[in-house]
Amino acid sequence: MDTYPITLHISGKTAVVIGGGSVARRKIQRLLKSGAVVKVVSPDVCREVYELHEQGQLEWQQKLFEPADLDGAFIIMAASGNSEVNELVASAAAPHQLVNIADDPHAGNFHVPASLNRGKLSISVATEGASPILARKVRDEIADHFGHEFTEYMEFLETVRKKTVHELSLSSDLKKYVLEQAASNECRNSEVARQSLLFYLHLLSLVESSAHSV
Ligand SMILES: C[C@@]1(CC(=O)O)C2=NC(=C\c3[nH]c(c(CCC(=O)O)c3CC(=O)O)Cc3[nH]c(c(CC(=O)O)c3CCC(=O)O)/C=C3\N/C(=C\2)[C@@H](CCC(=O)O)[C@]3(C)CC(=O)O)/[C@H]1CCC(=O)O
Ligand SMILES: NC(=O)c1ccc[n+]([C@@H]2O[C@H](COP(=O)([O-])OP(=O)(O)OC[C@H]3O[C@@H](n4cnc5c(N)ncnc54)[C@H](O)[C@@H]3O)[C@@H](O)[C@H]2O)c1
Repeated sequence: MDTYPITLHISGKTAVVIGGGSVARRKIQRLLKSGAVVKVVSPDVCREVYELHEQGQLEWQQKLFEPADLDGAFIIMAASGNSEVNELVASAAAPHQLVNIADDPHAGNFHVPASLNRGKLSISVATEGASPILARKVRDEIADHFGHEFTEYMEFLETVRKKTVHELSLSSDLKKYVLEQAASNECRNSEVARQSLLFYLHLLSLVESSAHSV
């Protein structure tokens, strides 16, 4: 059966990570970048995780895992390096909790793709555990085509969408035209084309406000 890809909003949600080695570190860094409230349960942690704890960026419970550690967790990641402990985590999680088991893609209810962000553009590559290395390689190949200039371009796209969909009352044809123009190669590659489209939107808003004032 196919998996179902989603993008989670986890800012402010509690994430419990079991283990403090290099795999846990990678998961923790990404969870923090997404604004999660991270709790680490592990008798020892690597230097980077210890530093995050010292900086107050996460809570570290220096102990072995117990099922009660999962209370209140929205998302759970088991990277204990011990398959029995990871299995215990998988079975202790409630059905509504998101649980990832680092040594078995099918034991939890999700696995983590190789990903990259360019501002609001997010690209994820997954292989269902068939080859995490291939996932990373494909992600890196895609990254070559989507450089850091996309970060700014995504801001432009968001501005255009906000004005077109939420601020102006355009016909659906005109809406579609503007949104397609914004996503065209021309706007992708040329600042002049972007400024022209924004100016066009500005003119449309002037026309709308003068129509309202009549
Ligand atoms: C994409 C990435 C995201 C991330 O972890 O953030 C990720 N693995 C990455 C790297 C990586 N993983 C491994 C190596 C060492 C080389 C090797 O052995 O192959 C490296 C390379 C490295 O570490 O540099 C080995 C490995 N991985 C898993 C097992 C267990 C098993 O399959 O049984 C073993 C064997 C362990 C062993 O035997 O030692 C399992 C999983 N790894 C997954 C994701 C999930 C499936 C993703 C998918 O296929 O879609 C899944 C199922 C669970 C999960 O969700 O974590 C991340 C890219 C990093 C990046 O972004 O640069
Ligand atoms: N998903 C991936 O990307 C990926 C990549 C490589 C390896 N792995 C798998 O991930 C696991 C972790 O790898 P690692 O290199 O970080 O291992 P590691 O041995 O460096 O770290 C394991 C951590 O878990 C802690 N721990 C051990 N028993 C515990 C318990 N009962 N309760 C709480 N914490 C406990 C240890 O103190 C340590 O901090 C391994 O099972 C490995 O097969 C996954």
